[in-house]
Amino acid sequence: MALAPTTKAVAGALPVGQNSPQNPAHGLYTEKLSGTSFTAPRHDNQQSWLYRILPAAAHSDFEEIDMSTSRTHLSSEESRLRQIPNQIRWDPFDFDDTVDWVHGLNLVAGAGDPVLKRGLAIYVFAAGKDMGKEAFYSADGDFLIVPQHGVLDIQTELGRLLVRANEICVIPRGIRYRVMLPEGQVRGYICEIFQGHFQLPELGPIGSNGLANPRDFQAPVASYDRDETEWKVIAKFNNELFVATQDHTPFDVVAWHGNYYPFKYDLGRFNTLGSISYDHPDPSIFTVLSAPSDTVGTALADFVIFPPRWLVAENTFRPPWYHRNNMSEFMGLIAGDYDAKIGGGFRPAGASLHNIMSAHGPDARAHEAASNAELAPQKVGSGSMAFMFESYLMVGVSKWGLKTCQKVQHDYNAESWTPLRSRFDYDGMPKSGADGGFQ
Ligand SMILES: O=C(O)Cc1cc(O)ccc1O
Ligand SMILES: [Fe+2]
Repeated sequence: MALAPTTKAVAGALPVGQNSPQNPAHGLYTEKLSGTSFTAPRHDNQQSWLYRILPAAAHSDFEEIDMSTSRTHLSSEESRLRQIPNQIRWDPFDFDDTVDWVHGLNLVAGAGDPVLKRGLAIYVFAAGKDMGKEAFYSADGDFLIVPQHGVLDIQTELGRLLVRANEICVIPRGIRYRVMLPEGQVRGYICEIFQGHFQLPELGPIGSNGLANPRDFQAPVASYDRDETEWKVIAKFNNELFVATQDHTPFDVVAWHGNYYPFKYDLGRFNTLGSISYDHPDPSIFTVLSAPSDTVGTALADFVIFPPRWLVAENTFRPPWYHRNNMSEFMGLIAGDYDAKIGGGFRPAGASLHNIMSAHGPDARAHEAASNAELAPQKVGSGSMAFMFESYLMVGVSKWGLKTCQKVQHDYNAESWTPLRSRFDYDGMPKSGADGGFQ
């Protein structure tokens, strides 16, 4: 995000005209949090300056948490990835009231390696317990969190964010936070990127406004606690979990400024654009945030939404076309229906994966309906919100995602596309034919 907030919970806590005075006001410590290399180009450079009661370094050594007893399927056998070309769809994932945020992360798909800062991971989360006196951070990447159900009260080092279904938030690499569940059980999806950061897509000929507008992103304001009791810090470090203790709260930042911070966005604020003449446009016009790869115009991860919208295109098959994509497409549904799938199998809290070059498109029923629809202006998706994590990487599916979760629909293709019948009008045509143009 381009914004660079300045925020202080106490007057005078932010130094004026410099970042690191010899003795910061009120006896605070100065700490710099870098989101990019020191030498990243100016327009990419992300960092924040924190003024806190004690530096983040003041903790015991980290000890590895034994993952075999953990339900966090990150690096266990459950997280082994398999790349397969089948179209995959999942029934709604279960709630789990027995775990907190950290233990409710289930790796479902991914590619790459946090060690090399390459790739991404897709999780579904389900939790029903508040985190205790502990803060979690991922050294592996940035979390884009998409709640499908419930309310996340997220206390971060830089302040609090209340995030509900139909809102999203991004917690960048390294930022420590704790998730409380004021309304009980929560469920949703996460895309973690091991390289770079999410940013707003370029608007090109769209002009200076549209899609997600910068003013609608919200950053936390500084807030600190006074607490000198024992706290834990849990680190996700190369997909293993480590824990350290400290004798004071990690939430002690009294003031901060910079452009590296967690933020939230209400998907209802999205300014959805579309065709007002003919044909179905590429879904890139629905991109909320994009994490670039090293190739210009090619995303490590695009976060794309399908909000309620008007379809008015004339003489057009209005749902998505049948297609095979150079990119992989992981989709989820926050609420309602998705217009390309009316067979009933794509349900809120479920998911689908159409990997690189895996053919997909409207199911047979959606094709039938759209081919015969009267093309009056039509509002689709009222009360609904589907989304897609689209990546240039071939994502693998974890063992948990393929087997253990027991949500894979084994009849997905059989219900969606194999029922399609040939509609080719053979009558009066030769049995086979070729364009004779080049003979
Ligand atoms: O496959 C999908 O349902 C996602 C999608 C939607 C769309 O409008 C165009 C292309 C696309 O991949
Ligand atoms: Fe697609």
